Amino acid sequence: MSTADKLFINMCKDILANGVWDTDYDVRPKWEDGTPAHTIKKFGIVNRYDLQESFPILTLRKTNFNAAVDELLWIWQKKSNNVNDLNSSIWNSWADEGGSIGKAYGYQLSIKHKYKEGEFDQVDRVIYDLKNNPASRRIMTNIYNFQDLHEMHLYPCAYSMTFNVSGNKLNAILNQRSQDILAANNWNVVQYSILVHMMAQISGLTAGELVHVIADAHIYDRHVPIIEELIEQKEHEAPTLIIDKNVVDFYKFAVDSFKLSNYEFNPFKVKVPIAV
Ligand SMILES: Nc1nc(=O)c2c([nH]1)NC[C@@H]1CN(c3ccc(C(=O)N[C@@H](CCC(=O)O)C(=O)O)cc3)CN21
Ligand SMILES: O=c1ccn([C@H]2C[C@H](O)[C@@H](COP(=O)(O)O)O2)c(=O)[nH]1
Repeated sequence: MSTADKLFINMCKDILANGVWDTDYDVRPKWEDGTPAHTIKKFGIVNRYDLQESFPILTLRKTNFNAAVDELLWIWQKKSNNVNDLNSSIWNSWADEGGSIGKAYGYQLSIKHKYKEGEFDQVDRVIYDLKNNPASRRIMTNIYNFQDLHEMHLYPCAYSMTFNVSGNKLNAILNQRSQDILAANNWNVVQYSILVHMMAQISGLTAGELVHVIADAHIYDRHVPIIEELIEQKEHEAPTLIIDKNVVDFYKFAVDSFKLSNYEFNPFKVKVPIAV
C-alpha cells in the first residue's frame, strides 16, 4: 500500500471527525454559482514523506503527475507568472486578460537579491548553497512577500521551502498556510517531492524526507461526499519514480525527465469543483 494513501486517509478522517466548520463566518472563496464555499478544517497538520521508501502519489485516485510537474517547473524553473507558459488551465480563473496571475509564485522566485557573493534569485541561491555550503542552515525560499501581496490575484499557499542536508540526504520542509485537501493536497506533495529529487540530483545528494506543514487543512463543503467515498476505495502499491540521471543542470529538467513505472489507481469519474 502507498504511504501517501495511508497519510491521506488518516488526515481526511481526522479533519472530518475532529475538524471545525467555518459556516458561521463570511468566507472569501465562492463556488461557480456564487454560493460561499465553506470548509471543515484542522489547524496544524504535519505529514512526513520518506522519499527513499516510496514516491508519495495517491493510488486511491489518479493525481495528474505530468500536469503537477509542469506547474512546478512553471514556478521554479521558468519562474513565470503567466498562464500562457503553463500547459494546463488550472490557474485560468486567477489570471487577467494578459494571462498574468500578478506578482505571485514564479514572479517572486525570479527576483534577484544581493549577497556578498553577488546577486541571486531565490532558486539560484538554494542551488548555490547546496553545492557550495551544504552545512548551511539558511537554505530556504519564501515567496510570501508582504510588499507585493496587493498585486497578487491569490496569495501564495505553499509559500516556503527549507532545505537541509543531513549526511548525504537532502531533507525539506514545505510550509503551506492553506490547503484544499481534495484538489491540491497530493498535487502539492507530488510537486515538492519532485523538487527535492531535482535539487538532490543536481547536488550529488539523495532525496530524504519531505515534511509538509499545513496551517489550515480544509475540506470544502461540496468535497465532503467525494472525500468520504474516495477514502473507502482500495489502495494499490506505490509506483516507482524514474528520473533521467543524465540531467545535472536544474534548468535542463523537463516534464518527461520524470516517469512513473507501474502507477496503478482507481477510476475516478467525479469532476472536482474548484472554489474561486
Ligand atoms: N480552491 C482552490 N483550490 C486549489 O487547489 C487551488 C486554488 N483554489 N487556486 C489556485 C491553485 C490552482 N490549483 C489547482 C486547481 C485545480 C486543480 C484541479 O482541477 N485538479 C483536478 C485534476 C486536474 C488535472 O487532471 O489536470 C483534480 O481532479 O483534482 C488542481 C490544482 C491549486 N490551487
Ligand atoms: O498550491 C495551492 C494553491 C492553492 N491552494 C488552495 C488553498 C485554498 O483552498 C485556496 C486559496 O484560498 P485562500 O483563501 O487564499 O487560502 O487555494 C492549495 O491548496 N494549493
